[in-house]
Amino acid sequence: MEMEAKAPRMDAEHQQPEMESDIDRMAEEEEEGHGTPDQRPNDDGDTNNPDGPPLDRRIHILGTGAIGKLVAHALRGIPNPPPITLMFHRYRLLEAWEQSKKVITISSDGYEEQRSGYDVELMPEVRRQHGVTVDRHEQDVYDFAEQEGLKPDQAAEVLRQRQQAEQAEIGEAEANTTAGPVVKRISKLRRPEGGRPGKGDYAYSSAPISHLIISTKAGLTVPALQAVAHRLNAQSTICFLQNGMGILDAVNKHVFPHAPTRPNYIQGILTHGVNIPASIADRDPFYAIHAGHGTLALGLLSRPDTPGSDPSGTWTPSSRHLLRTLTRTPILAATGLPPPELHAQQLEKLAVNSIINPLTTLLDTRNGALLHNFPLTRVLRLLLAETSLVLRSLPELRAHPNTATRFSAARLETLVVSVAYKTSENISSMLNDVRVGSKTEIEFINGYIVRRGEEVGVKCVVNYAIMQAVIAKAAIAQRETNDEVPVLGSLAGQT
Ligand SMILES: CC(C)(CO)C(=O)C(=O)O
Repeated sequence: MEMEAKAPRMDAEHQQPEMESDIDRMAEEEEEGHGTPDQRPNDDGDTNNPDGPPLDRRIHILGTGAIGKLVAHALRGIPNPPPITLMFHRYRLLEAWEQSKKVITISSDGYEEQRSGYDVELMPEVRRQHGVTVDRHEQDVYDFAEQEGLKPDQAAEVLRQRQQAEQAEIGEAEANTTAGPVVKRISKLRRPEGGRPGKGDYAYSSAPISHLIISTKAGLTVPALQAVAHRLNAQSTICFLQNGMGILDAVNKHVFPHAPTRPNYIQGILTHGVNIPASIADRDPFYAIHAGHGTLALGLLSRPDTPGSDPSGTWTPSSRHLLRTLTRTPILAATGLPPPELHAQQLEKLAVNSIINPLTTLLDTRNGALLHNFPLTRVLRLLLAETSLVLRSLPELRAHPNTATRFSAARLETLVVSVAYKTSENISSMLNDVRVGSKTEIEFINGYIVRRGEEVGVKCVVNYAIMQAVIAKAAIAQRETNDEVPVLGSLAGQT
């Protein structure tokens, strides 16, 4: 498909949407005549930034799986909605969007609702070569090695050192800047000709991102953020909406190692059940079923450069805006929580996911099938005995009142059974990943329990075994998918 070159970002606010819901129209009417869409004041009292430039209201959503679609759809449904940019990681998805009605459809309780008015962007392509991250305009490690007469690993080392020097320069420049401005990464490692224009180039952007919601799979978070890290800074806020734990440690280590220039983080815990039926995904990649209504708990994490501070006292305008916007979205049923309570709830969800996700995956069954099956109850109890011991031994929970009861094996079992019951018709996200040949989040779920167990001296052999079984199952499924030979027409030879 040929696409003509356009402005860097397709701004849906300036397009006539082809299909609008009443609420979209209402919101647009409400917005009329109040400045540019990216800067209009909210109707929640969150007006402009008194000390700095006007507040940027745009929310970028990275990860357009089931959760990303639900959140994008919910945000466009509120009065005076913020401008939303969907960030596609593959050109094929951008192409599909261009050829579609440019709507997200959510089906809930048998009713389908389409919402429009989204802007879209294509994620820059980044490659990892000999441990160095290279974006699409940067010089290839192998080209550089050839040019300099070095071995690829030596060339990678030189490039790594240059990248570190650049990052340090940016860090210093940002530290010397007063609130607001973004120091863009103007890489010295760019190819001299700046790269050839390619398919979908018009949809790339290097504009700063004030608010980012990331809903990719846990294991893809680091590479996804590496691709946009240069557009985020200490005034930006990232909201993480993923299953599993340990993701932020990986992000800090690999993407934002320099604490003072790191963006602000909001952690979300989502209990909504959303899925994309395989039969529809091929036909409409912008469709999802909201199968179970849950809640979204949100908490702003304190910055390590202001240790011990109450994060609510140090909120940046972007954190406040993102939190307020998410909490005025009725469908998401979002509430703000203080960080210690948020952490405890995250651990409870981890315990639930550590049972439902691997067992449904290994048995290839819906969540409800785990109920009323005594042999499975035995497996569940073995797993929870270990998990409960680890959670009750965690140093960060020691000061919590009620840790022993809250994280007892019996209480965790009650939680697992109640979630399996409430989401009995759901296909767990892990089973879905295995079915479509994607990597699972097992290392951030049971793997996190095993790692924390090692820290506190508890050997989690049952969790370890179940994790290995899921990895094996995913590998078998992937091999089967790769071995599939597409057959056109009938086996009798007619096409
Ligand atoms: C709660 C549960 C198990 C619902 O399916 C889930 O979070 C998941 O599938 O990842």
